[in-house]
Amino acid sequence: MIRFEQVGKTWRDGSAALEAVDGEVRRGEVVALCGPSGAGKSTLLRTVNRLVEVDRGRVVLDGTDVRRLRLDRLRRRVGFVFQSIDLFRHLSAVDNVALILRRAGGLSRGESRQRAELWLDRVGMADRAGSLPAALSGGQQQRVAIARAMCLDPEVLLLDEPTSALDPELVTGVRTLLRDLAARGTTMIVVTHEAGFARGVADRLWQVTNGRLVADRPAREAAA
Ligand SMILES: Nc1ncnc2c1ncn2[C@@H]1O[C@H](COP(=O)(O)OP(=O)(O)OP(=O)(O)O)[C@@H](O)[C@H]1O
Repeated sequence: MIRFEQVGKTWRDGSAALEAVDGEVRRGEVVALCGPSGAGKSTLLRTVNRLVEVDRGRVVLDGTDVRRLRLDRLRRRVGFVFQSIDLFRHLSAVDNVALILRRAGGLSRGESRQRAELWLDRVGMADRAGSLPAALSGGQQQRVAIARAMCLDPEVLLLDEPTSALDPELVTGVRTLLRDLAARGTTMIVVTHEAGFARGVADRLWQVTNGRLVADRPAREAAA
């Protein structure tokens, strides 16, 4: 599904963020990127939807180099959830999702609202559809953000520390949601500092250190 082939990235100041990363994420698989701060995890994640452009090697999505795909099409196939929850502050939960559907085209206002409601239901937020982000907890906001990233039915979901802004008691809800999405076959790459979270949602753990992928192992084998 996603293949990293000798992926390298050097910043303008000459520092290398990624060095010869090779790896493959199969369809329906959840891979957690683990490793120390500054190791290159977010950079690697962002090469998939081209928020970061690689300067060596390539990233292949379903057989096609991502640079050969039109950016809007690529971003529709690859959903992205940021660490800092970035909902539109002046829009209710349901409108946050409906706006993305409307922008994508093809749906009437009523249809996009209906589909948005369906997604809020899937993430357990149906009863808060009319709430503004400020009236929601961090975990609830993150669930709306995940609904927003999922509503165009992307083949792949990228998540950059989806739980780092959350209180520990809210992490479980997001973990359960991601497990549900995984069970439905969504391919995911998730950057996380939390080993327990990684083991809880991922099939495989990739250890990133100094811009290199130094280990790739089944999550169930990871030490508790
Ligand atoms: N746009 C940029 N320009 C220059 N350097 C950058 C840029 N983005 C990231 N870096 C640097 O690249 C390195 C890798 O950063 P990255 O964010 O990928 O690490 P990370 O493993 O995700 O870290 P963390 O766990 O702290 O989020 C870091 O040294 C960082 O300072």
